Amino acid sequence: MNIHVIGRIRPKNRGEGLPLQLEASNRVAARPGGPYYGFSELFTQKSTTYDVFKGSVGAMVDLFLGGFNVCLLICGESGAGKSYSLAGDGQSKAGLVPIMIDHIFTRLMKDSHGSNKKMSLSNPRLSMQVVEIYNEVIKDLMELPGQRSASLVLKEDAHKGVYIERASSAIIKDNTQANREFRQAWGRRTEASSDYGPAVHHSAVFCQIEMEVRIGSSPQPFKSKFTVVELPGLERLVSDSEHLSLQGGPHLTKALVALKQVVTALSSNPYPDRVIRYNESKLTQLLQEELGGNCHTRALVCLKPESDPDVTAEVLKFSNSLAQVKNFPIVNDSLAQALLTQTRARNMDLKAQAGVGQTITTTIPAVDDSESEIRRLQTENLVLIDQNERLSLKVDQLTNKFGQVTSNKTDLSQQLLLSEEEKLKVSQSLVEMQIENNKIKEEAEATNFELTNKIILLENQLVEIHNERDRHNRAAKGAKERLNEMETDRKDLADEYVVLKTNYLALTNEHKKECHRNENLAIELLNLVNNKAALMRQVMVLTNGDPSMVDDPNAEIARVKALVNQNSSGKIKTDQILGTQRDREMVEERLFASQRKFDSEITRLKNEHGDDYKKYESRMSTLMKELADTRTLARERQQKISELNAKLITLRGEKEALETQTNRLQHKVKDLGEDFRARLVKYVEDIAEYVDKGSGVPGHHQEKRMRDYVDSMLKDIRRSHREREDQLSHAAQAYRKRLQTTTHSYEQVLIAYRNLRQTCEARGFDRVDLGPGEDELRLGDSEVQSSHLKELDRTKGELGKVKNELDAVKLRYGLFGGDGKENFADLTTVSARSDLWGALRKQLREFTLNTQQQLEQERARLLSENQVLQQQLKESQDYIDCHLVRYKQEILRLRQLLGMSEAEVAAAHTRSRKK
Ligand SMILES: Nc1ncnc2c1ncn2[C@@H]1O[C@H](COP(=O)(O)OP(=O)(O)OP(=O)(O)O)[C@@H](O)[C@H]1O
Repeated sequence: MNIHVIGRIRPKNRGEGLPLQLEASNRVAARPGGPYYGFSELFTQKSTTYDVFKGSVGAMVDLFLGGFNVCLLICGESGAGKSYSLAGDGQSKAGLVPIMIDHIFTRLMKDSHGSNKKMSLSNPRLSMQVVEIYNEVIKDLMELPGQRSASLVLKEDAHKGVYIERASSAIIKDNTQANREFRQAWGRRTEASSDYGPAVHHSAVFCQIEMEVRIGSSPQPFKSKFTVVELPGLERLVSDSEHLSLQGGPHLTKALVALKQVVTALSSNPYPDRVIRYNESKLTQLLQEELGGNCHTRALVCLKPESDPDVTAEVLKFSNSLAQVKNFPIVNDSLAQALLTQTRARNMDLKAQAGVGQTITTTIPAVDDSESEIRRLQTENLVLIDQNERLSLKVDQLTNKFGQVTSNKTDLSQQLLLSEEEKLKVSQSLVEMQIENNKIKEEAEATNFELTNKIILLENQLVEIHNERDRHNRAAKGAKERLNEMETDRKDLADEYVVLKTNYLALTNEHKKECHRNENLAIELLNLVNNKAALMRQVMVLTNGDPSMVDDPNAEIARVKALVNQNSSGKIKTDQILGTQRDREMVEERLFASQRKFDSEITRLKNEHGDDYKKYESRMSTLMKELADTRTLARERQQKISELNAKLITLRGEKEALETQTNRLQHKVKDLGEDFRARLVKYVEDIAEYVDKGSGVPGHHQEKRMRDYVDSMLKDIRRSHREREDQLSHAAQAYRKRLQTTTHSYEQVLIAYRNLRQTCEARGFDRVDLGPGEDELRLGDSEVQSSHLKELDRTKGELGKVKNELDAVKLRYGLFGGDGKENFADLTTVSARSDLWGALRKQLREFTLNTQQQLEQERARLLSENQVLQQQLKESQDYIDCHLVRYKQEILRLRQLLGMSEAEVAAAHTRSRKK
């Protein structure tokens, strides 16, 4: 690994010389046009020491704590700021060493308490050593001046390598102590001046912090060193080596010259098998590990912003050489330390065998001037030369071996270094990852906790949902069963509904018919009761409102109205038909008012027109005569009616006689049938007897005669039977026709009788006996009548009764007069009332007539249908009888063909007849 070279340009002072030539990519030249030399990093005037530490030196602290040897070489010409960068400027501006010390202890504190146990630093042990090398004299800056008389010497040890014997080493426990120690040591630098300038320009300060620490769980401690060296001013490098060695004596510039040689040798040979002569000066001997050895070295080259270009060029050249020096740093764990110790031990042994190494000792052997000694020495020298040659051979062999070991070691160290760097990076990233991991773990645990709670909550909800679902399932099952039952019920109900609907439709039709009929009858009834009420009111008027004579017409109307409303469900507007009580009262009021008005008018007229009285009287007599004629006519008509009644009665008698005759004929037919059957049986028995007994003349001829006889006999019977049936049939038909004709005549007579009665009534023959009522003459029907029809009949009956009462009242009050002449004073009143009664009667008659005609027509239609049906029945009967006979004959023929004897045939025939 090459040495990293960092450049730092201090702020400018006045009148220093030519300015530095800067270029991009951290390239600097002493003169315009170059040559340019590059730095891995370049800090300009504005950069502070802390910037330098942070940007470049800080990483070295990590390597040091990781077990690497690290070294910071601070070089440059005098006055370029080396001391400033290393130690700072008094109290205000800290140098790199104090900053570094603070960071080391901060990191130690942090890592010892860190969570990453694998990389934790435990039991750190630090010590610090500060020495100055001036004029090849090592001065211990940790000691107070005057304490030590002799200068320090360098020693080499297999464990320590090259070290300063008896140099003070302060154990440092914290950064405060370390900084204090460092400041005190720094203050003990040699400040003397000589002809060649201040001592600080030629001296080198060597500050080293050693550390033993356990990293992670390693059993042996790691050992590492942090070395900061301020090199002498490089401005002397402008002179060549010989000229330099002449300046200020042999030792003043020895360190600088040796340093340049070592750096030049190292930069020209990067291979691990190189052999470099470090023992030319104490500084280079001390820097064996730092330059080309086991150390992670960086160089901070301090530059003046303006300086002598030659000096600057030499400084840049030196820094460029440094940048080409290759080191082989390894982690100084116990194994590496052991390996190094072993290598050093062998090396020392070889050196001892080769007789080299005297330069390390501080003492120089004394030379005697005696000649004997010279000869002895020459002899020894020859021996030594011989030994030297042999040893040289051995050294060559060992050198080769050492080269191999070194190369192996270098490779191993390089790999170890790389792996350690990677390990550190990995550890660092691991730490960061661990931190992140911890954060993630915490978040995950928090999330996990929340999720667990949520899961528990959801599980509880799930259990509740399951329970709910089971409950719903059970409810659904129950509902399903209920639904099935309801479906069955529904089907049953649907069937029942269909049946009921059918029945309902049939009943609705019936009901409609009945309602229609009911409505008609109700209307008739209302009309009748209206008429009846009017009649009753007239009766009341005539009886002067005697309640014993007649009932209250309004109550009657109300009763019938209630009945009609009850039976017609309010469909019939009774008020429209009957009129309200008020209407009736108004009509009555109007009528009777006009009647009274007429009466008064008549009286007035009578008074006024007394002369016209006679004329009216004559007219009256004429009218009375006409009345007598009319009555005569009525009598004649009544006689006619009587005749018709007699005829009707006669017809009835005829009808009854015909019925009796029919019954008689039927009995006769029955008797004849019995007779015929008896005769037939007798014939058959005779035949059978004849056949069984035989005639004494056996033979085929006799049998044939017998058969002919029987056939002829049967034919006769059948013929006579048929003739008789025809006779009976014709007689029945004739009877029916006659009956029909009679019925028609009866109906016509009945209708004519009714018309005649009504005509008589219309003409006012009230006092004439019109004979028996129509109902008395009507044939009684026993069919079931509805309540309305019954009510209609009852109303008719009551109407008749009222009529009779009215007649009775009229008779009582002499309206008809005993001799048929009414009182003249009451004539006008009577005629007016009779007109009123006539109108009422006419209405009643028309209604009755219409209804009667309808009923008569219905009756006639039914009778004609009945007749047609009877005719069809008879024809069917004839047809059946005809075919029955034919079938019987056929049966007999078939039995004969089957060979049954006549007796068997007759017996079978008899059996079948009996059945
Ligand atoms: N970065 C800087 N910022 C401000 N001042 C600086 C900076 N570097 C150096 N100086 C100043 O420049 C002067 C010389 O610096 P310094 O003494 O550190 O140089 P040097 O290289 O150590 O010289 P010498 O070898 O003589 O010690 C000092 O006064 C110092 O304060």
